[in-house]
Amino acid sequence: MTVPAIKTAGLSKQYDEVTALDGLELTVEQGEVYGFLGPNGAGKSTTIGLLMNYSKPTAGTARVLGFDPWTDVVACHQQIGILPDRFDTYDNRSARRHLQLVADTKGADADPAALLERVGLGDAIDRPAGEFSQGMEQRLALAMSLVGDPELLILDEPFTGLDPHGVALVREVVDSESERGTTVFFSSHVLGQVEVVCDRIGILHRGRLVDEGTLSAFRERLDLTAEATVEDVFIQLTDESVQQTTDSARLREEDQ
Ligand SMILES: Nc1ncnc2c1ncn2[C@@H]1O[C@H](COP(=O)(O)OP(=O)(O)OP(=O)(O)O)[C@@H](O)[C@H]1O
Repeated sequence: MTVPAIKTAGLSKQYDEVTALDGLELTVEQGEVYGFLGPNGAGKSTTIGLLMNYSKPTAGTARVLGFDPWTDVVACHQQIGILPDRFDTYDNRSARRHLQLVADTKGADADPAALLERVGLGDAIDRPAGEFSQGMEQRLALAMSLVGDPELLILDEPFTGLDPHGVALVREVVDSESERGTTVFFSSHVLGQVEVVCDRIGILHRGRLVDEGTLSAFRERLDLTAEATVEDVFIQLTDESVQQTTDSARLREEDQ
Protein backbone atom coordinates (compact mmCIF):
# COMPACT_ATOMS: atom_id res chain seq x y z
CA MET A 1 0.00 0.00 0.00
CA THR A 2 1.34 3.46 -0.87
CA VAL A 3 1.82 5.99 1.91
CA PRO A 4 -0.17 9.23 1.67
CA ALA A 5 1.64 12.20 0.14
CA ILE A 6 0.67 14.26 3.19
CA LYS A 7 -0.72 13.09 6.49
CA THR A 8 -1.14 15.24 9.57
CA ALA A 9 -2.62 14.41 12.95
CA GLY A 10 -3.54 17.06 15.49
CA LEU A 11 -1.14 19.47 13.81
CA SER A 12 -1.19 22.80 15.65
CA LYS A 13 0.73 26.04 15.71
CA GLN A 14 0.40 28.73 18.34
CA TYR A 15 2.05 32.16 18.07
CA ASP A 16 1.64 33.77 21.52
CA GLU A 17 -2.03 34.75 21.53
CA VAL A 18 -2.72 33.62 17.96
CA THR A 19 -3.79 30.07 17.18
CA ALA A 20 -2.64 29.80 13.57
CA LEU A 21 -3.44 26.11 13.23
CA ASP A 22 -5.68 24.06 15.48
CA GLY A 23 -5.51 20.26 15.35
CA LEU A 24 -5.29 19.76 11.59
CA GLU A 25 -6.24 16.24 10.44
CA LEU A 26 -5.37 16.08 6.77
CA THR A 27 -4.70 13.22 4.37
CA VAL A 28 -3.72 13.83 0.77
CA GLU A 29 -3.24 10.66 -1.27
CA GLN A 30 -0.46 10.31 -3.82
CA GLY A 31 -1.51 11.48 -7.28
CA GLU A 32 -4.23 13.82 -6.01
CA VAL A 33 -4.58 17.49 -6.92
CA TYR A 34 -5.74 19.01 -3.63
CA GLY A 35 -6.85 22.64 -3.31
CA PHE A 36 -6.20 23.99 0.18
CA LEU A 37 -8.48 26.99 0.56
CA GLY A 38 -9.43 29.43 3.28
CA PRO A 39 -9.84 33.12 4.07
CA ASN A 40 -6.87 35.39 4.75
CA GLY A 41 -5.18 34.34 7.96
CA ALA A 42 -6.86 30.89 8.02
CA GLY A 43 -3.54 29.06 8.46
CA LYS A 44 -2.73 27.83 4.93
CA SER A 45 0.83 29.18 4.72
CA THR A 46 1.41 28.14 8.33
CA THR A 47 0.52 24.56 7.36
CA ILE A 48 2.81 24.65 4.34
CA GLY A 49 5.59 26.15 6.47
CA LEU A 50 5.25 23.28 8.95
CA LEU A 51 5.33 20.66 6.19
CA MET A 52 8.49 22.30 4.83
CA ASN A 53 10.16 22.52 8.26
CA TYR A 54 10.26 26.34 8.04
CA SER A 55 8.80 26.25 11.55
CA LYS A 56 8.02 23.67 14.22
CA PRO A 57 4.53 22.73 15.42
CA THR A 58 3.29 23.35 18.93
CA ALA A 59 1.52 19.99 18.85
CA GLY A 60 0.76 17.12 16.49
CA THR A 61 2.57 15.14 13.83
CA ALA A 62 3.02 15.22 10.09
CA ARG A 63 4.34 12.85 7.45
CA VAL A 64 5.28 13.87 3.94
CA LEU A 65 5.59 10.87 1.60
CA GLY A 66 6.13 8.85 4.76
CA PHE A 67 8.93 11.08 6.06
CA ASP A 68 8.91 13.19 9.19
CA PRO A 69 9.45 16.76 7.93
CA TRP A 70 11.30 17.78 11.09
CA THR A 71 13.77 14.88 11.30
CA ASP A 72 14.00 13.63 7.69
CA VAL A 73 14.45 17.14 6.31
CA VAL A 74 16.79 16.29 3.44
CA ALA A 75 14.74 13.31 2.24
CA CYS A 76 11.59 15.45 2.34
CA HIS A 77 13.10 18.36 0.49
CA GLN A 78 14.52 16.10 -2.22
CA GLN A 79 11.00 14.89 -3.06
CA ILE A 80 9.14 18.19 -2.78
CA GLY A 81 8.95 21.06 -5.23
CA ILE A 82 7.89 24.23 -3.42
CA LEU A 83 6.57 27.54 -4.66
CA PRO A 84 6.44 29.61 -1.45
CA ASP A 85 4.01 32.47 -0.78
CA ARG A 86 6.90 34.91 -0.49
CA PHE A 87 9.97 34.56 -2.62
CA ASP A 88 13.12 36.69 -2.66
CA THR A 89 15.41 36.33 -5.64
CA TYR A 90 19.19 36.67 -5.56
CA ASP A 91 19.21 39.93 -7.47
CA ASN A 92 22.61 39.56 -9.12
CA ARG A 93 22.13 35.96 -10.15
CA SER A 94 20.60 34.85 -13.42
CA ALA A 95 17.48 32.76 -13.81
CA ARG A 96 19.71 29.89 -14.96
CA ARG A 97 21.79 30.17 -11.77
CA HIS A 98 18.65 30.07 -9.60
CA LEU A 99 17.68 26.73 -11.11
CA GLN A 100 21.22 25.38 -10.77
CA LEU A 101 21.22 26.33 -7.07
CA VAL A 102 18.01 24.37 -6.46
CA ALA A 103 19.42 21.41 -8.40
CA ASP A 104 22.64 21.49 -6.33
CA THR A 105 20.67 21.65 -3.08
CA LYS A 106 18.52 18.69 -4.09
CA GLY A 107 21.34 16.70 -5.66
CA ALA A 108 19.19 16.58 -8.80
CA ASP A 109 19.84 17.03 -12.49
CA ALA A 110 18.29 20.10 -14.06
CA ASP A 111 17.94 21.46 -17.56
CA PRO A 112 17.54 25.20 -16.85
CA ALA A 113 16.94 26.08 -20.50
CA ALA A 114 14.08 23.59 -20.86
CA LEU A 115 12.48 24.55 -17.53
CA LEU A 116 12.71 28.28 -18.21
CA GLU A 117 11.31 27.76 -21.70
CA ARG A 118 8.42 25.86 -20.12
CA VAL A 119 7.48 28.83 -17.93
CA GLY A 120 7.94 31.40 -20.70
CA LEU A 121 11.31 32.73 -19.51
CA GLY A 122 13.48 31.16 -22.22
CA ASP A 123 14.62 34.59 -23.46
CA ALA A 124 15.48 35.76 -19.92
CA ILE A 125 17.66 32.79 -18.96
CA ASP A 126 20.84 34.85 -18.47
CA ARG A 127 19.26 38.03 -17.13
CA PRO A 128 19.78 38.86 -13.44
CA ALA A 129 16.65 38.08 -11.46
CA GLY A 130 16.84 41.54 -9.84
CA GLU A 131 15.56 42.94 -13.15
CA PHE A 132 12.49 40.70 -13.21
CA SER A 133 8.90 41.94 -12.91
CA GLN A 134 6.67 40.38 -10.25
CA GLY A 135 5.10 38.00 -12.75
CA MET A 136 8.52 36.98 -14.08
CA GLU A 137 9.67 36.25 -10.51
CA GLN A 138 6.60 34.09 -10.02
CA ARG A 139 7.36 32.20 -13.24
CA LEU A 140 10.95 31.72 -12.04
CA ALA A 141 9.67 30.37 -8.70
CA LEU A 142 7.43 27.95 -10.61
CA ALA A 143 10.38 26.72 -12.67
CA MET A 144 12.41 26.30 -9.45
CA SER A 145 9.63 24.18 -7.95
CA LEU A 146 9.84 21.79 -10.92
CA VAL A 147 13.57 21.07 -10.61
CA GLY A 148 14.24 17.37 -10.10
CA ASP A 149 10.72 16.21 -11.11
CA PRO A 150 9.36 16.23 -7.54
CA GLU A 151 6.94 13.60 -6.26
CA LEU A 152 4.99 16.30 -4.44
CA LEU A 153 4.45 19.83 -5.68
CA ILE A 154 3.40 22.39 -3.06
CA LEU A 155 2.23 25.67 -4.57
CA ASP A 156 1.34 28.50 -2.19
CA GLU A 157 -0.70 31.09 -4.13
CA PRO A 158 0.80 30.16 -7.53
CA PHE A 159 -1.34 32.67 -9.48
CA THR A 160 -0.03 35.74 -7.65
CA GLY A 161 1.06 38.47 -10.04
CA LEU A 162 0.48 36.42 -13.19
CA ASP A 163 -1.19 37.65 -16.37
CA PRO A 164 -3.88 35.43 -18.01
CA HIS A 165 -1.18 33.57 -19.98
CA GLY A 166 0.64 32.90 -16.71
CA VAL A 167 -2.55 31.68 -15.06
CA ALA A 168 -3.12 29.28 -17.97
CA LEU A 169 0.52 28.21 -17.67
CA VAL A 170 0.10 27.26 -13.99
CA ARG A 171 -3.00 25.28 -14.92
CA GLU A 172 -1.10 23.51 -17.69
CA VAL A 173 1.77 22.72 -15.30
CA VAL A 174 -0.61 21.32 -12.68
CA ASP A 175 -2.37 19.19 -15.31
CA SER A 176 0.82 17.83 -16.85
CA GLU A 177 2.46 17.18 -13.47
CA SER A 178 -0.68 15.41 -12.34
CA GLU A 179 -0.62 13.25 -15.48
CA ARG A 180 2.98 12.34 -14.62
CA GLY A 181 1.68 11.08 -11.25
CA THR A 182 2.86 14.03 -9.15
CA THR A 183 0.74 14.98 -6.15
CA VAL A 184 -0.15 18.66 -6.23
CA PHE A 185 -1.13 20.50 -3.04
CA PHE A 186 -1.90 24.14 -3.50
CA SER A 187 -3.45 27.11 -1.82
CA SER A 188 -5.18 29.81 -3.82
CA HIS A 189 -7.82 32.50 -3.69
CA VAL A 190 -8.40 32.19 -7.45
CA LEU A 191 -11.32 29.86 -6.96
CA GLY A 192 -12.36 29.59 -10.62
CA GLN A 193 -8.98 28.06 -11.42
CA VAL A 194 -9.10 25.81 -8.36
CA GLU A 195 -12.40 24.44 -9.61
CA VAL A 196 -10.87 23.50 -12.96
CA VAL A 197 -7.74 21.73 -11.72
CA CYS A 198 -8.51 20.16 -8.33
CA ASP A 199 -9.70 16.64 -7.59
CA ARG A 200 -10.57 17.59 -4.01
CA ILE A 201 -10.67 20.73 -1.95
CA GLY A 202 -10.30 21.34 1.76
CA ILE A 203 -11.53 24.49 3.47
CA LEU A 204 -9.54 25.85 6.37
CA HIS A 205 -11.12 28.49 8.60
CA ARG A 206 -9.58 30.01 11.71
CA GLY A 207 -6.98 27.24 11.85
CA ARG A 208 -9.43 24.36 11.48
CA LEU A 209 -10.28 22.18 8.51
CA VAL A 210 -14.03 22.76 8.39
CA ASP A 211 -14.76 20.41 5.49
CA GLU A 212 -13.22 18.69 2.48
CA GLY A 213 -14.34 16.74 -0.57
CA THR A 214 -15.10 16.95 -4.25
CA LEU A 215 -17.16 19.83 -5.57
CA SER A 216 -20.05 17.49 -6.39
CA ALA A 217 -19.99 16.05 -2.85
CA PHE A 218 -20.06 19.59 -1.42
CA ARG A 219 -23.02 20.52 -3.63
CA GLU A 220 -24.95 17.56 -2.30
CA ARG A 221 -23.91 17.93 1.33
CA LEU A 222 -24.58 21.65 1.50
CA ASP A 223 -27.81 21.38 -0.47
CA LEU A 224 -26.51 23.60 -3.28
CA THR A 225 -27.58 23.60 -6.92
CA ALA A 226 -25.77 21.61 -9.61
CA GLU A 227 -24.31 24.91 -10.87
CA ALA A 228 -22.85 25.93 -7.49
CA THR A 229 -19.17 26.86 -7.72
CA VAL A 230 -16.19 26.44 -5.40
CA GLU A 231 -16.73 30.11 -4.51
CA ASP A 232 -20.30 29.33 -3.34
CA VAL A 233 -18.96 26.48 -1.18
CA PHE A 234 -16.17 28.68 0.19
CA ILE A 235 -18.55 31.49 1.12
CA GLN A 236 -21.02 29.16 2.77
CA LEU A 237 -18.39 27.34 4.84
CA THR A 238 -16.46 30.40 5.92
CA ASP A 239 -19.41 32.66 6.67
CA GLU A 240 -18.67 33.93 10.18
CA SER A 241 -22.28 33.70 11.39
CA VAL A 242 -22.62 30.10 10.19
CA GLN A 243 -19.24 29.20 11.65
CA GLN A 244 -20.07 30.71 15.03
CA THR A 245 -23.34 28.77 15.14
CA THR A 246 -21.48 25.56 14.30
CA ASP A 247 -18.84 26.30 16.94
CA SER A 248 -21.44 26.99 19.62
CA ALA A 249 -23.23 23.75 18.74
CA ARG A 250 -19.95 21.87 18.99
CA LEU A 251 -19.11 23.45 22.34
CA ARG A 252 -22.57 22.59 23.65
CA GLU A 253 -22.06 18.97 22.52
CA GLU A 254 -18.66 18.88 24.24
CA ASP A 255 -20.18 20.23 27.47
CA GLN A 256 -22.81 17.49 27.56
N1 LIG B 1 5.47 34.51 12.40
C1 LIG B 1 4.25 34.76 12.88
N2 LIG B 1 4.08 35.38 14.07
C2 LIG B 1 2.86 35.61 14.57
N3 LIG B 1 1.70 35.28 13.95
C3 LIG B 1 1.81 34.68 12.75
C4 LIG B 1 3.07 34.38 12.14
N4 LIG B 1 2.85 33.77 10.96
C5 LIG B 1 1.51 33.69 10.82
N5 LIG B 1 0.88 34.22 11.89
C6 LIG B 1 -0.57 34.32 12.12
O1 LIG B 1 -1.11 33.02 11.90
C7 LIG B 1 -2.38 33.13 11.28
C8 LIG B 1 -2.38 32.30 10.01
O2 LIG B 1 -1.55 32.94 9.05
P1 LIG B 1 -1.24 32.27 7.63
O3 LIG B 1 -0.19 33.10 6.97
O4 LIG B 1 -0.97 30.83 7.80
O5 LIG B 1 -2.64 32.47 6.88
P2 LIG B 1 -3.04 32.15 5.36
O6 LIG B 1 -4.21 31.24 5.40
O7 LIG B 1 -1.87 31.70 4.60
O8 LIG B 1 -3.52 33.61 4.89
P3 LIG B 1 -3.47 34.38 3.47
O9 LIG B 1 -4.57 33.81 2.63
O10 LIG B 1 -3.73 35.79 3.86
O11 LIG B 1 -2.10 34.16 2.87
C9 LIG B 1 -2.64 34.62 11.06
O12 LIG B 1 -3.44 35.09 12.13
C10 LIG B 1 -1.26 35.23 11.13
O13 LIG B 1 -1.29 36.55 11.61
